[in-house]
Amino acid sequence: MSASTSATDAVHPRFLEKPVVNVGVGGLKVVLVQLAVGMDKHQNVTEAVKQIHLAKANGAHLVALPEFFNAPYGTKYFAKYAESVPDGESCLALKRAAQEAGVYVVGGTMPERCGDKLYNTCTVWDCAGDLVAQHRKVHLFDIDIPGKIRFKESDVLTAGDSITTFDCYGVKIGLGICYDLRFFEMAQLMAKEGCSMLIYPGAFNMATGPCHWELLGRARANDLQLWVALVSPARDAAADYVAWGHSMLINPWGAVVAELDEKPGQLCGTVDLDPLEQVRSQIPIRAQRRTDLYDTVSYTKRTIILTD
Ligand SMILES: O=C(O)CCC(=O)C(=O)O
Repeated sequence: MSASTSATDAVHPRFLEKPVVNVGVGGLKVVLVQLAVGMDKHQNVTEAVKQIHLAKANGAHLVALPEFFNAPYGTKYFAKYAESVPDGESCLALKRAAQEAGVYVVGGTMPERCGDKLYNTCTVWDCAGDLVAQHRKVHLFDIDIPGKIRFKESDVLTAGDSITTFDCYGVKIGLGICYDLRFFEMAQLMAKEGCSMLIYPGAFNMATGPCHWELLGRARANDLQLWVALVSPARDAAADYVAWGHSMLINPWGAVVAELDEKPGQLCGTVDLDPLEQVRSQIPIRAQRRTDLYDTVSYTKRTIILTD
């Protein structure tokens, strides 16, 4: 399945701050791949590579994969599927695909092994196949909703401790991973660094997905007046962890411009900076913040009892 925004034909000159191959005028073409992920790592990686080439054929400048594109989601699987960055099997396949297709690849996430630690890591490859960003999930997914879902990534994973952004044809893009989406402060830091778009490979579930996935994506887009892309694996009802799906692209007005259902597919959209500049000038909240008020230190009055 493929959903498409009203795409114009090429990339706007503003995107051409860096020398670029094969890019014209009009907008950054992004393709979000809602990948079917199974138990076989090699098959998952092979399918991802196939989808990257298909995305290129669909006009992509940037292709994004979902959280855990090469492994099933579950704490019991992470160690078995983990590999080192940047020279593990999955990284090498992404590097090669980015280079051969000539596209930026936001490589969803994979379990990364570094020394005796495991991370939930997103790698980004430019169209020459160079690693341009590596983001380790900052907020680990530890929740307990009785009768619905209990998950504790921190049983096996270590949290990352940095904010990650990269430049793609002059568009500054920030990265978050799934549960990171819930934390406004992190998104705000990336916006303050000048991001025009945030990409979240994620895998919300059947309990929180219907309620929060779109809501959080639209909230980040609306509050910070930037583009937001949410990229999920396709739903597999037989998996241990059933993903919600519904990959989507949200514009700086907070509107969903394209969305997939739960099945495997590609979402093709155009990220254009015009609506971003429009909303930022027409609703100028960025210049209207009362930081004088927000930054005021509050304190609690203490009663001092004099005993003698
Ligand atoms: O926040 C949620 O509800 C889901 C988060 C999640 O699935 C994750 O962080 O992997």
